[in-house]
Amino acid sequence: MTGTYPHTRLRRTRATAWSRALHRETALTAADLIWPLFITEGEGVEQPIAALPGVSRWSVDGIVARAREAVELGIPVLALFPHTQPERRSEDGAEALNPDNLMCRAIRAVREDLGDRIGLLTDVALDPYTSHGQDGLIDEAGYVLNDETVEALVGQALNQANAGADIIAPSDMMDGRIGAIRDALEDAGHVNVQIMSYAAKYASAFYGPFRDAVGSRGLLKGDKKTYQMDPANTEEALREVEMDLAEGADTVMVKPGLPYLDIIRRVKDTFEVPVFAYQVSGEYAMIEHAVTAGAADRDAMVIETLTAFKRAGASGVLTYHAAHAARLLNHRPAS
Ligand SMILES: NCC(=O)CCC(=O)O
Ligand SMILES: [Mg+2]
Repeated sequence: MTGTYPHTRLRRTRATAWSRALHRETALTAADLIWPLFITEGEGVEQPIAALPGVSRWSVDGIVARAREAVELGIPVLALFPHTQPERRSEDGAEALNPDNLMCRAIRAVREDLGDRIGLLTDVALDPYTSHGQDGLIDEAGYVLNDETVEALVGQALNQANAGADIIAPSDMMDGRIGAIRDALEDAGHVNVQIMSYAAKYASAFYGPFRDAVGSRGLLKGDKKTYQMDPANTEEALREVEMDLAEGADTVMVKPGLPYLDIIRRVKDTFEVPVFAYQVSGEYAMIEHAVTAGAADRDAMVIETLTAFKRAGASGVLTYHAAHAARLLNHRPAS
């Protein structure tokens, strides 16, 4: 026992805003946030995404405008996801390797405008490019082939790095892809291009709105359980992280976010490396729908959930609320 009542009253330090500020263990700032953006074709285009109220797809010029906004807000990194036109999707997702695909054009445009004032994290997985919506190449039975997919992912990662990506973020969950991508980046001279591995990505029911955002919901048959992890597992998450670190991942991600805070904490305590959380589309949608229903206060929920990730050990959070949260954090009164 460190104290007994009444000499010790834990409410003493909670009595005023200044005292709560002084004793707060966890800090959340705009620099902890990664802002995901969806790219679409055209010029001057903003397409609201019905499944993600408040989130839009932007044409490349709009992505550049959002990037400027991020710099002003103090958000250090954007995560880019393309909405590939249906006619550019194929069985093998070859558009992922096209040096003029949406992703590469957006990277080059932001880089040209802002230089290295903002980081660009790019998703590596084939699902925005395949006609079947799976993250990899499939056989006749629809099984996602591991080694063949890794080869394609290496090409995709190099394509993004050549366009100017700063952080390659493989979200596909194939075995061995981190080592293969790291080797290829080294060989190509991209020695300072980082890898943030989606090391522990669960086969989750919380990804639905994202699939609408990138246009793969109607295409995907079946599920992703042969490569993404079983939500019941935690030991396996540690093995996934351990292997990716051994293969050269600079940082790791746990995904989804809030239902997996225990995994973030275990990974952080076990490996003592930077761990990032992905507050996914279904989590964002739950907050927004609760607000619309009058059941919750958006600002309070956003700050509380993001703070919880930091408390659990995350170095930062990828969240669709990034810009809103940054605005709140930059103008926050004491509480
Ligand atoms: N690679 C990104 C996803 O798989 C889904 C993210 C989300 O649901 O927000
Ligand atoms: Mg793995």
